[in-house]
Amino acid sequence: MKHYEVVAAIIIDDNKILCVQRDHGKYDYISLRYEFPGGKIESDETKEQALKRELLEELDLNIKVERKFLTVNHQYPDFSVTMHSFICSTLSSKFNLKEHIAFEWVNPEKLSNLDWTEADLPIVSKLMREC
Ligand SMILES: Nc1nc2c([nH]c(=O)n2[C@H]2C[C@H](O)[C@@H](COP(=O)(O)OP(=O)(O)OP(=O)(O)O)O2)c(=O)[nH]1
Repeated sequence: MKHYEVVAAIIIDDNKILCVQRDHGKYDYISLRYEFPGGKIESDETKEQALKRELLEELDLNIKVERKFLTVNHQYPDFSVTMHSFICSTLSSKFNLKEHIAFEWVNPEKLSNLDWTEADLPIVSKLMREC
């Protein structure tokens, strides 16, 4: 089974967190779910480099990686992921949705109202406890 190393950015601005919605895709169980922007780490890059590259590719957004938050291992029916999440900030709140179909800035206490990818649930719970 395929395994992916993934990075995800928890972008906090004015005590709200940027949540983005995936498009329809090959796998029903992640299609249209909310996630944190990010993606797969390429072989020649660090986690921080991967995160900055993905945010530019997906959102045209320059981010500052502040600190590690939580690493989650999750097995989906067709592949598994190790997802490293990081608290990030940004100087500009302007971005363009290039791959996702919607976004929301959400107060930490309301994060559980969104329909998240399963791998994100431990991150969402920790954010709701700590933010
Ligand atoms: N970016 C991101 N990916 C997540 C999250 N939760 C989760 O299960 N994933 C999974 C979905 C994908 O299978 C994988 C990330 O791959 P992706 O397809 O978004 O990455 P990518 O931008 O490198 O895409 P591609 O080049 O392979 O098309 O991790 C999350 O919060 N953020």
